[in-house]
Amino acid sequence: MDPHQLPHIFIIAGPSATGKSTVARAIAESFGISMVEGDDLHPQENIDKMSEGHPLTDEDRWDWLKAVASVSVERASLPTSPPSELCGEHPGSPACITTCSALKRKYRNLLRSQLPELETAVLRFLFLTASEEELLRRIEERDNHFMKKGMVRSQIVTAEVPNTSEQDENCEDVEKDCTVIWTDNLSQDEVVEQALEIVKQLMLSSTSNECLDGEGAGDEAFAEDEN
Ligand SMILES: Nc1ncnc2c1ncn2[C@@H]1O[C@H](COP(=O)(O)OP(=O)(O)O)[C@@H](O)[C@H]1O
Ligand SMILES: O=C(O)[C@H](O)[C@@H](O)[C@H](O)[C@H](O)COP(=O)(O)O
Repeated sequence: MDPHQLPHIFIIAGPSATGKSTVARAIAESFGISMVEGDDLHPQENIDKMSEGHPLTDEDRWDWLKAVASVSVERASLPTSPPSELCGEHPGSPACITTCSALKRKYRNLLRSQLPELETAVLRFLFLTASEEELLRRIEERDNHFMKKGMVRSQIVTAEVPNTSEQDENCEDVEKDCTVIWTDNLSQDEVVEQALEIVKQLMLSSTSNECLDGEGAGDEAFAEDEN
């Protein structure tokens, strides 16, 4: 199958308050593609736990990540009509934008491993990050959200910012399907602008899933270390 016709799943990842929902909404609206809000897929126990100021464990996140993957695959398979600026000469390629913190590499590996077959969809991560100070500032300004400022530290400590360095291309930990944006010194609009361009370029240039690394993502590997 022409890779341009494959469903594309873009996961907007990163710690709480880095701007995932803001960016995802803007991309979904601009390009007319579906959005999956990962927070909506947490079981109530996870929401309660975070609301009470307790970080989630690997175990808490396991089924949630699977749900995020399965809903995203489902949604990205629905026929949509992204505008030609997104598809170039390959109209009809369906896509979805998903927000999901996917803080650790093994969580991203789990998401990669959950695609039914690697040849049937293209998965890319856009990992947003910012300093602890900036996240505290944003969380304090945001109303009506279960994540309070006491959770920022654990989010920062847990986050493994993907290594995307081309110089490290042969290193085991390089995640070639990730792009990282440090958002500290960028306005919301500037981040959205960069994200729109990244998604557009990825849609236009997708060739294969050979960079996807689902290795070590099985239940056993996942369960090995807790936080
Ligand atoms: N680049 C940015 N600069 C300043 N504030 C931002 C930026 N991106 C998002 N925000 C603000 O930070 C808060 C958290 O953004 P949100 O999109 O809810 O983050 P997340 O979905 O990652 O938790 C919101 O109030 C949003 O308006
Ligand atoms: O893995 C986690 O610890 C959680 O997923 C956590 O990251 C949370 O779900 C969101 O990040 C909070 O919601 P916002 O991202 O919307 O702040």
